[in-house]
Amino acid sequence: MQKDKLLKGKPVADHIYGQVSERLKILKEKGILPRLTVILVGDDPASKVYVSRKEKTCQKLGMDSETLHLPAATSQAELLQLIEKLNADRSTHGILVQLPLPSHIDEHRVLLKIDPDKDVDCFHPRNVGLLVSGKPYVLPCTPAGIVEMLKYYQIQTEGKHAVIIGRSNIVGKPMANLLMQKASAANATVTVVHSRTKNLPEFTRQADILVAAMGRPEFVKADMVKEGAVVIDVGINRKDADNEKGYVLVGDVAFDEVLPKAAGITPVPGGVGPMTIAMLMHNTLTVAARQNQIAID
Ligand SMILES: NC(=O)C1=CN([C@@H]2O[C@H](COP(=O)(O)OP(=O)(O)OC[C@H]3O[C@@H](n4cnc5c(N)ncnc54)[C@H](OP(=O)(O)O)[C@@H]3O)[C@@H](O)[C@H]2O)C=CC1
Ligand SMILES: Nc1nc(=O)c2c([nH]1)NC[C@@H]1CN(c3ccc(C(=O)N[C@@H](CCC(=O)O)C(=O)O)cc3)C=[N+]21
Repeated sequence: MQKDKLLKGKPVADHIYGQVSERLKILKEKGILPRLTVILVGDDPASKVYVSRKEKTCQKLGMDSETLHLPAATSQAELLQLIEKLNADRSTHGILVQLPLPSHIDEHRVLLKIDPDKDVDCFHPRNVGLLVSGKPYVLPCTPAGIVEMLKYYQIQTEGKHAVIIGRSNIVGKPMANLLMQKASAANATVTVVHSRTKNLPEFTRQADILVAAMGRPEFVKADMVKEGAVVIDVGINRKDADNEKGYVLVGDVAFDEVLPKAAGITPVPGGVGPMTIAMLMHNTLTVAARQNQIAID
């Protein structure tokens, strides 16, 4: 019984990859090989794992990918110059600069530099603006992946109270936007809480859908969750462990104690993470098609 509560990412990601393959076929027939260029600055071990997953997935699907691994000491000017070069290169359709960047680089300046037509993350202010206006160019990967999971598992959002813990540009804010929108037909009532929220559990206990995106290992305990809530755990935290890797991954939710109360819960790993990658592939095809005036949807 408890197993049915598990909202796994893989079947949903596979469903998306089915669509991705169809769309890729159309592009290839027109002579377009979609290409994603990922820029990684420095040696953050978690970032390396994500970047290699993106590259492997492109290869598996038959898309072109390139990872540019730059030393941590790369200057902001060098990075901006590289982005300018990629913007002008017609053979690369999607550009992703892996975050976080080293502290000497101004993230906002870098994201502004990426050609918004090649912005597969939906991080460029033009695309954030379009999203907020209800006319998105592409959807932000992690929040869009979560919406796909809710649809796949037939979890109603309309009129439901969604509470999001976290207000980052990468997860919390765009998640709030998607869930409140008419355009995506989510139509939820949304509350966003963060580190300055007073009496946070009073809010989280009202959630029909609780999205935890704070980066605090196992922060959300059973007494912060309403009986029958759907819990989406975005957090990915490394916890020291006595295994070959030296760590295990845990989410922002205390999974074992929240599971009995929840109507559904995403695991970590194997929940939201795989969806982020799937939506990134989807977005890469979207931008490649648009840049070549080809209809694939
Ligand atoms: N599965 C996936 O595909 C992805 C997973 N992640 C993971 O999701 C988590 C969040 O990522 P991201 O949004 O980038 O993180 P950020 O650190 O950018 O943002 C965290 C947010 O959580 C809030 N917060 C932190 N501590 C608390 C607290 N004790 N109580 C209430 N709010 C708190 C912060 O508040 P304030 O604004 O006040 O500082 C902030 O808004 C991380 O674990 C990350 O690894 C991220 C992206 C994709
Ligand atoms: N420009 C940019 N775009 C991003 O989309 C972006 C980023 N920067 N910086 C970091 C976050 C984080 N993120 C994840 C992607 C995949 C998994 C993923 O595949 N997770 C696996 C486990 C991975 C592992 O073993 O470590 C899982 O949850 O099952 C996780 C997290 C994308 N991000």
